[in-house]
Amino acid sequence: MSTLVPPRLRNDTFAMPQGVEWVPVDEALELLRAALRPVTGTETLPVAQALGRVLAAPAVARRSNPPQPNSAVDGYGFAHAATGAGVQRLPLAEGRSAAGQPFDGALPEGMALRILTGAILPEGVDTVVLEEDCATDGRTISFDGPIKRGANTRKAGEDVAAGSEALAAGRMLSAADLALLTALGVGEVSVHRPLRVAVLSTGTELIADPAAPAAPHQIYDANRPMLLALLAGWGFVPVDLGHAPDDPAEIARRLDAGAREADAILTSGGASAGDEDHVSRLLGESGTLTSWRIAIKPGRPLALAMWQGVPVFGLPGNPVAAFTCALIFARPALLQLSGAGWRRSQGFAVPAAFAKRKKAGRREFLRARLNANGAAEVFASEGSGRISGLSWATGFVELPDEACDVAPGDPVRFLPYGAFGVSFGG
Ligand SMILES: Nc1nc2c(c(=O)[nH]1)N[C@H]1C(S)=C(S)[C@@H](COP(=O)(O)OP(=O)(O)OC[C@H]3O[C@@H](n4cnc5c(N)ncnc54)[C@H](O)[C@@H]3O)O[C@H]1N2
Ligand code: MOO
Repeated sequence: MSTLVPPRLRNDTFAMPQGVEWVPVDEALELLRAALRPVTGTETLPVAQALGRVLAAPAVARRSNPPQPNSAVDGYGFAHAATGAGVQRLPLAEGRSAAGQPFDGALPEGMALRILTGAILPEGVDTVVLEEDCATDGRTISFDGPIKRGANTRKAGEDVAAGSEALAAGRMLSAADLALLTALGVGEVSVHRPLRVAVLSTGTELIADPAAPAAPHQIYDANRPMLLALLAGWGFVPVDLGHAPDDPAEIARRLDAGAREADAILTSGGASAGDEDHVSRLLGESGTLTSWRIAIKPGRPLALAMWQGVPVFGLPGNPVAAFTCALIFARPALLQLSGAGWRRSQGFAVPAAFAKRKKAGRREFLRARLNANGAAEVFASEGSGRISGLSWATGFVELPDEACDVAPGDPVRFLPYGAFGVSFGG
């Protein structure tokens, strides 16, 4: 990880509207982290069916990897003690040691044995010479010494020793993890049941079917397929609550259904404080709302609440803000609920391919991608209704809360979508 050198900070006064308490991003994340605990039960699954699941208990190696000392190459094995400097000539023993076909017996000192990659080192063999470095007439081998003791061999358990913890609880199993556990003789794992997360879009203007005709005042519900897809990609079970008009009774009914069917709920729209912003009002009246005006761009209205004991993330309606808040706030919180533990997305410093004068007060996430030189270019517009910018980008440039001036070539922090577990695209 490179340490980020912040862009040139300026000493501006706070540029946010006054009369409102703006919660800094890091503070909001800390509050979430402190408030949420894992909520899912556990089950036992065969390792081959556990991709993407979260370990509920550490996975302990039943067997060492490698289980026995073996050869790393195709060549000839011998006892190092019988060799020295200069040309070495050793008589070849009868037989060989191959993977799955071990040599039966001990090799006498001063002799060599044909040995293949992955084969167990028989008693009397501690060193292997690569076949390309040998000459042989079929009865002897010769090679240039000296050879390092233990050359081209692997020790038993040099990767993982039997009885040791291979993977910690909270690990979200990857394809590589399935290989590791299988190699270690672990056939079953105790995993958390996947978190169920419901998604509700709100807004009287919304219609669901993009193939249906839309009146001028109507908007296709873009947030719902986006959020459902993000959740599926994060290994959660998405629960579709459809879309509701700006009608508090209807929104309440859908939230009730969400609380019955899911462990957490994401809503979009109505998070702000306008006449039709019912989600935040409803959560304030009937739930326990911690409504936050977060010092973030895009996405400052984010309503966080409990509805019948179930956490609700009231995301802003603008699709870019909903996407950004889902990645920055909802994902780590949902991972915490799922037993995977809190995650901070790892970014790295790259040169900026843009110039920007940023005001103080809000952390900014600019839609960005790396150009051919590895520098971050940003989308032409910062408008949070500009969904095409989300598709154009492959990540974000994160600018600090403070005012700063970014000039081309300055280091900026790039967070690829992959750092938020978002795959596909490109
Ligand atoms: N006086 C203020 N007005 C606004 C503020 C503010 O702080 N003070 N914040 C602005 C910001 S920032 C955002 S973001 C929006 C978010 O407001 P809401 O969460 O209440 O969202 P809506 O008003 O319902 O919708 C905003 C916008 O997004 C469109 N939308 C909503 N849902 C969807 C969907 N599922 N698919 C596609 N598009 C959707 C909606 O039609 C609106 O155009 O508030 C600002 N106002
Ligand atoms: O969250 Mo709003 O979309 O920042 O502009």
